[in-house]
Amino acid sequence: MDNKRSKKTVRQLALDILMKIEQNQAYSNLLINQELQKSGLDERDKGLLTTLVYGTVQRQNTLDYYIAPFLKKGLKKKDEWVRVLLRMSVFQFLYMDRVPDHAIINESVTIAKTKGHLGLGGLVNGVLRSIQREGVASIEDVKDDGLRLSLQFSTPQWMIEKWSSQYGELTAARMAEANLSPAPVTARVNTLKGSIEDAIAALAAEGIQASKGELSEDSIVIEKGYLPASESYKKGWLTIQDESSMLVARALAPKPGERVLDACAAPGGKTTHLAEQMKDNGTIYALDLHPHKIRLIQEQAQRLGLNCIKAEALDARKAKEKFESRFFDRILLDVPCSGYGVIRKKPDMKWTKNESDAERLTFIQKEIVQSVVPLLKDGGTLVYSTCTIDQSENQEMANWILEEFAELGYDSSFNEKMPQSVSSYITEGKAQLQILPHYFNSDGFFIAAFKKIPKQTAGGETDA
Ligand SMILES: C[S@@+](CC[C@H](N)C(=O)[O-])C[C@H]1O[C@@H](n2cnc3c(N)ncnc32)[C@H](O)[C@@H]1O
Repeated sequence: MDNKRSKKTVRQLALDILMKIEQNQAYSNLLINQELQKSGLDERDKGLLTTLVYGTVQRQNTLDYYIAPFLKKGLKKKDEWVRVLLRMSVFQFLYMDRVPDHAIINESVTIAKTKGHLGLGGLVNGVLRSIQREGVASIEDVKDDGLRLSLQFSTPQWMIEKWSSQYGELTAARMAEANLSPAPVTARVNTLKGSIEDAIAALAAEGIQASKGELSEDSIVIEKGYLPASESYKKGWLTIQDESSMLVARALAPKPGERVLDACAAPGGKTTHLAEQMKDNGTIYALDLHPHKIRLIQEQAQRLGLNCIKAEALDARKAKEKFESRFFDRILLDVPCSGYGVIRKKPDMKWTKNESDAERLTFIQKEIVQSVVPLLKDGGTLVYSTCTIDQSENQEMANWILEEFAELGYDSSFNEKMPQSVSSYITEGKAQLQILPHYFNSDGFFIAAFKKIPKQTAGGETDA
């Protein structure tokens, strides 16, 4: 462990990360992963750091509601970190049974004195001791239904009201509740290197416990151990990916030798899955708007030993200027979206997203679809997917695609390609699947699959 770093306690480290998240410097999941990798902390402290950061961000509005009555005087801008420290302390009081209150108070006061001054130490001490003595306000007494649900499930009021209007209040509450539980770590086995059983055995030899996933046929669930540091991971046996996200490549079902477009590809989770399905035989054109993200796709391909991927920085809305019409056998549109299906892994999104995001994104999504549909061969498959649960970006978009393009119909083989366990979530008569976060303890995901209908020739025959 490096000396400078070893001087910081887990709670000081957690506060530093929380401040960076607060200042919008990075996503919580990326920051924690970076910090865990270089921290030199043991397994127990890594777990504590993760719980402190995720928990405090997850419950932000609820914690602020509890703290507000005790923090009557506002804080100076430069002392905003005190609010974050108080949030983290109250989170431990209320949601972490095993930490004694006096230990929480002592360490928080020490941090306040060291980072600030004696006066701030006194303020933190006063607030925490008052909360300890008097308890926090009851949420059940909040009259407004939206506000009460928002505080109960630590989700912005506009978000829970939007979900309630789309799915009903009960489902909205269940989704918000699911977002508060820790996400399992799941990974996809690179079946070009070996079987699921081989991968589980190789991980076991490294002290990592894993079992077969339930939703996707090539997935495993990590039960104990840190996968990214393992040899099995470095050697390209595995890719960290959510189980519901693995269903996307399955819906597209590319075959060896085909030409595939992955129009919004970075960081390459699905591109590499497609390549594995194609047995690394054929060509996948992997585009992304952002040049710096192309490297991420290439790194993953290299780690996994895949050579059939051509990654290139290009705005998918300009794809039709680059490729001839009917060039591709299959097209994947894993479009930029509001991401409400992955809140559990990126809880800071709850406090940075706003109501107009989804609407703004549907314009881009439509432009991307319009640009690539002409590039699909007759008889070819197009899959549209998002990691959101917002209906305007999902079902409404899929319906719009069908109305806008007479040459597209729903892929009638979609149900067969999906695992039996999701069949009740596929919309009847439509190749549309919406997975909500509480169904399978996975990310929320939407997948819709279309087929380009072969053109009729003069004699009534198809010319595909
Ligand atoms: C949902 S993510 C894709 C995730 C990826 N398919 C995977 O599985 O790893 C959407 C991606 O679209 C990219 N993007 C946004 N606008 C784009 C555009 N106009 N053309 C191409 N890519 C775009 C973003 O940079 C982002 O990497």
